[in-house]
Amino acid sequence: MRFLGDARPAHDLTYSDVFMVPNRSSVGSRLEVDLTTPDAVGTTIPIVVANMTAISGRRMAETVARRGGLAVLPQDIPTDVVGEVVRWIKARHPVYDTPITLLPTSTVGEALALLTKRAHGIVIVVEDGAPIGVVTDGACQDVDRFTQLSQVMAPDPLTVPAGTDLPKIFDVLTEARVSAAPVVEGDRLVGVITRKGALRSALYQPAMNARGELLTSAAVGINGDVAGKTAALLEHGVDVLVVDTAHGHQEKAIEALQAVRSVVGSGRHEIPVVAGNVVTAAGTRELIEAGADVVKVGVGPGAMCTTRMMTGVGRPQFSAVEECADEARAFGKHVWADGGVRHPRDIALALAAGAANVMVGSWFAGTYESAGDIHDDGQGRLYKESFGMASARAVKARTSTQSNFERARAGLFEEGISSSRMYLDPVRPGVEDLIDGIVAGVRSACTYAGARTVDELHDRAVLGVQSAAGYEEGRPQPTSW
Ligand SMILES: NC(=O)C1=CN([C@@H]2O[C@H](COP(=O)(O)OP(=O)(O)OC[C@H]3O[C@@H](n4cnc5c(N)ncnc54)[C@H](OP(=O)(O)O)[C@@H]3O)[C@@H](O)[C@H]2O)C=CC1
Ligand SMILES: Nc1nc2c(ncn2[C@@H]2O[C@H](COP(=O)(O)O)[C@@H](O)[C@H]2O)c(=O)[nH]1
Ligand SMILES: [K+]
Repeated sequence: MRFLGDARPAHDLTYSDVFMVPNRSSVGSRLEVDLTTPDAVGTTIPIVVANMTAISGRRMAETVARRGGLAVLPQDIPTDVVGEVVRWIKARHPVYDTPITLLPTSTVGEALALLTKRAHGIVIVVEDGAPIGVVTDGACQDVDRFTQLSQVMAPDPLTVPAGTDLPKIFDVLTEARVSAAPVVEGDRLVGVITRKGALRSALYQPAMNARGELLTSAAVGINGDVAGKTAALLEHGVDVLVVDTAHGHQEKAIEALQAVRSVVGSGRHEIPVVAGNVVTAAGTRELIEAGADVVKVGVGPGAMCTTRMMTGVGRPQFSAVEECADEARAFGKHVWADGGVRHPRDIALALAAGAANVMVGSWFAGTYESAGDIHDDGQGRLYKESFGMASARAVKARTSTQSNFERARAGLFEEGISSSRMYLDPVRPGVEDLIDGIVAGVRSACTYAGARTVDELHDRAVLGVQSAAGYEEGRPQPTSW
């Protein structure tokens, strides 16, 4: 990338400070763009869900991997539970969504509690493994919550045989005027597919490992038995390891990374090791020398993060990514841009700065698939509670084996928000809706830049620096002035 007129500003920049100008382009369609990430972790779109307890769990991981991204399971989840979740994700179908199933004798109350766990909007009523009915939210309104599903289900639902061609599924569902249908092998239920799901599966490639399983990742902290935890995660089949701490450029973090590398194997890069967080070339270099395949960049940009206000430490994210990516690429390695992403443009700009992948946390908190429970704000708006991983709330959970005194003391060093409301967008309530917007934006940015790949976007991008008024001009105007 270069700056317009080669006028590199003297001060550091973040995403809102910069814009990209169009280049002469030979890329005739946004569908010609391949967003497979150059970091070789196996992602086919540049989206990694941040390892945050309120956000990244099994449903998020399954859904995002099916569309080509990756979710990192947080370090606070007990290792045996991570193992169980990883096995569950790997047993998911790479095309069909996991159905919500209940019995004919289950209640409307149970169905309503489960419907918001997933975006596809139906509960499938099963008997002996076969779908015998479908229940929607509409069918559950104005009936007693104890009503049995056999009373409200639409019986003998339209089913789709597994393996049916995706455009055919789209047409069949459209003609039947249903948005989702059970997928069957013989009469056995194997999944659920929506019209949008059929479209998406034709557009996205799932992120998978060499065994054809959906890709998984888990974080390791820098305290405790790092080598033992790493060995256990590998045993459980985790595909990508993330060494996670606030200050990655500290000796303890480097030692932890070395321990992880020695367990994984010095020449073994098919299990990528990601480590962070840093914001300087020196930090990037030391983590690469200690065994990182990918360095995670970002101190303080996160939406739940109070580090910059507490300490004055951090660095505007665009410049941090640019400097660290330059350094990593000099070693044939890559960086992930971590935190502060609020619009598709931020992801396009992170890639232009040289990131191979972009981590998203809080933006995905307000979706059906995030790990938190859903709440109604009393005015009909749905939200989820999110919190930072260095908040007193997260620290309390992470230190549960320590004494009350130690836990209380650790809580005094919080650098994150313990409670925030992340509203679901009624028009885009599922994480796949957000991914659609991101991928559309980034593919389009590539065609403006004349790039067919993520690396070409970085090579060809020409950036300028804008005023706050320049940024404001770019925002849409939903009502009149
Ligand atoms: N990207 C970012 O800007 C940030 C991200 N986070 C996220 O929060 C989670 C918790 O991270 P973390 O706080 O590292 O917790 P951890 O408890 O996992 O580990 C931090 C270790 O490093 C030591 N340490 C030394 N200096 C610092 C420092 N300035 N900040 C934090 N720890 C320090 C701590 O010791 P002691 O406690 O005795 O000082 C502790 O042993 C992670 O998921 C991390 O990614 C947290 C802050 C910033
Ligand atoms: N300083 C803190 N940083 C945090 C905390 N929890 C998470 N994080 C970082 O934010 C990103 C995600 O950023 P977002 O803007 O997409 O939400 C995450 O990967 C961490 O690096 C925290 O409590 N304090
Ligand atoms: K922040």
